[in-house]
Amino acid sequence: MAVPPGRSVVFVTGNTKKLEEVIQILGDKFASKVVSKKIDLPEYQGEPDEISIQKCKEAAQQIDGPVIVEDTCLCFRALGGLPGPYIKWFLDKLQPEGLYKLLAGFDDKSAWALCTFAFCAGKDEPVHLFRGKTEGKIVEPRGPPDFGWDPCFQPDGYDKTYAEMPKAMKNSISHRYRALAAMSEHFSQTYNSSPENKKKQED
Ligand SMILES: O=P(O)(O)OP(=O)(O)OP(=O)(O)OC[C@H]1O[C@@H](n2cnc3c(O)ncnc32)[C@H](O)[C@@H]1O
Ligand SMILES: [Mg+2]
Repeated sequence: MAVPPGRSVVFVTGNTKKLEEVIQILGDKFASKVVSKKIDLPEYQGEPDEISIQKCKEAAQQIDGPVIVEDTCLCFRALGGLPGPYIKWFLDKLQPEGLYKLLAGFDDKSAWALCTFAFCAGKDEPVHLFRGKTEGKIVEPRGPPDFGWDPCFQPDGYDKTYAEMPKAMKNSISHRYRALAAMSEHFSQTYNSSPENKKKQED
């Protein structure tokens, strides 16, 4: 991933599994450009974009430098997009089995996973958002309960839940993969097209 030159960027998350996936998806590019810091940021309320902006600003305050944060929503169409950003608490109390049962009274089991990465260059700088979405449906849990709601989310076009898939398969279609692709694309365009970098590439 091409990231801003200068100070290394700090990826702030309290979630080890998220961090593992980001490293798997970005590989060496991550290790060389980004460091991570385990801080439990507040769980803000509101629309996903607004939550990511607030989360990123708080992280930039705490780190006092360039930061990346990520927020993940799981949205049930029959419930108007809820639990959405509140999925963490629903998952905590209900487990994947209870999430599945939430939709018992609805024919529409469709859902989407939304991942938003937010980047901010410093505490008084604007926040940039990069989103990735994967459509699927909520099913009776299948597969190892290693990461969050993975056992009850089956992406469209697959007969396996995220939990049943090999990691490499999840990481090639996931909400997180798509958001990271959008962020990498932005940074490579912004920083690789500067006259200084163009010159470097030509040399
Ligand atoms: O510190 P942060 O980065 O906020 O980490 P978090 O665990 O609080 O994460 P979120 O606020 O984004 O809440 C998302 C919830 O969804 C879970 N989750 C996130 N990504 C997931 C994925 O790809 N598969 C399954 N569960 C996931 C995660 O464990 C949380 O319970
Ligand atoms: Mg959180």
